[in-house]
Amino acid sequence: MDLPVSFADHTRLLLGDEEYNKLADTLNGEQPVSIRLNEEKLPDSSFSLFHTSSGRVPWSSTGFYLDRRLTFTFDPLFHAGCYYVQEASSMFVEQALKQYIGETPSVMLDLCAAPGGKSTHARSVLPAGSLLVANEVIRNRSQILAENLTKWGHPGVVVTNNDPADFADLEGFFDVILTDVPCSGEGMFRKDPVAVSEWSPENVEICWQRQRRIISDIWPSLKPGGLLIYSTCTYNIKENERNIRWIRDEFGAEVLPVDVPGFWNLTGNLIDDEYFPVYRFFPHRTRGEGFFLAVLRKPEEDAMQVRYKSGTNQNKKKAAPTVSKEQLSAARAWLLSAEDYEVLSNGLNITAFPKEYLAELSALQQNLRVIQAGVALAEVKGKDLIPSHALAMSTVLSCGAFPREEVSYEQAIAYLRKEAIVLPDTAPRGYVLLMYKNVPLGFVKNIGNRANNLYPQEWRIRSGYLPEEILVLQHQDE
Ligand SMILES: C[S@@+](CC[C@H](N)C(=O)[O-])C[C@H]1O[C@@H](n2cnc3c(N)ncnc32)[C@H](O)[C@@H]1O
Repeated sequence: MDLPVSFADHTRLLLGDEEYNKLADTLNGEQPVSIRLNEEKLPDSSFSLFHTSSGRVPWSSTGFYLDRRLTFTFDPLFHAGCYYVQEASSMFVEQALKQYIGETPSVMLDLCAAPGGKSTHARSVLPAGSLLVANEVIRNRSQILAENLTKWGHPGVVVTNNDPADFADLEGFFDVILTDVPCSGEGMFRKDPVAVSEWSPENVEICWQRQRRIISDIWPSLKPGGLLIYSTCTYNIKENERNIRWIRDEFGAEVLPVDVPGFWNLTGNLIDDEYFPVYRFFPHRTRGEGFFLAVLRKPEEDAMQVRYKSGTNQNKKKAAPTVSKEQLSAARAWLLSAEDYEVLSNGLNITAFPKEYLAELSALQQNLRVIQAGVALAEVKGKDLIPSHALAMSTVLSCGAFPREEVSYEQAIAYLRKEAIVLPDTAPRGYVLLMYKNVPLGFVKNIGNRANNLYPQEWRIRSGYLPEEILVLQHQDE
């Protein structure tokens, strides 16, 4: 790999000759492939370690290395949100969350969240009763973020599309903020050749300054005593240690240690004049790409009243006249633990949102561009309630709500391509939930001679070909 000369020079200075040469050699090698399982949909025990003789990602309870890249696009379980393809080093966020949040329900913001690797991960790690706000400033990327979180299926999620400065009025709102900031991407050189071609010393300058602006903009939204998790996928100290030192000095934050066993082979602080705990992943020392993470705590002293716990939804929408009470309660009946959710209508759409966070939802709606919140349950068409795809993906869909039909691999791929499906004569008429390997794939409306496909048009597999060799995640009994 041809590394930019100026990158090579300053990284050699940072690491010393021996370490730098090892790093440069490793960048010419194979890139490890890793996934994170969605245990709510596919428990660890039900999935074979066939692909994963190379083992678990040590810092994530649900992360696995794969021997080979699967044909993800052609794996129905991937589209059903059973796993997320994620670079291993970045799964380290789990340690920061587990060690500092533990079992305390929290309101968390993932500020730079698309495509959703860390949001889906954080949602799995956050304790029950937490709320995750996943934000992405670039509009089309926020749609991909919403898609990935919908497939992940957790009801306690709000997706927003805002600039960090738009959060200004949400003072002290979040217990935890993750800023996985846009960076110069030095740690992605092996994975993404574009990162090499786009790298320049000028871009490093632009990046560290933008990162400080992002932190300054979002800092007021962090609760006193709250946690900031700062991460990048780059090596230089300007975007890493120096920014952490700046946050500490500018805002009086405390830089916190994370317990890390020595055999993980992480690297610590690389500035020599001062020590504070930070965590670095280098590809020649751990199986993964380059990654940097630090955890900071906002001081308690500027304690203020938190304003959003009123428990009422000031923005509560009245049901539109087109959605009847009966339709709302029919949609509610599809939910597990329905008493925990407020069923809301917006025009002809019905959604469910965790009751305990209605006040927060209202504040978010008043200040931000909310793309989606909670679980979309149905769209009303005349007297009909059309169940939404998000409901099929959701972990709160009640088992008995719809009849289910198991489909073959070929039928599953046809369904994901949004082709018409024919179900056996024994299948009931009306809305049917298609299952693949016992996991919900999506709804069809069975009219007998064919079943109308309700898979979202914009998410369909566009490729008409099937690769010769298809490698998908296997269940244990296969
Ligand atoms: C490193 S990526 C995030 C990856 C994501 N956290 C994940 O794990 O899947 C950084 C994100 O920041 C967004 N971004 C770019 N400029 C930004 C800005 N000025 N403020 C906030 N976010 C920005 C990018 O669009 C990108 O989605």
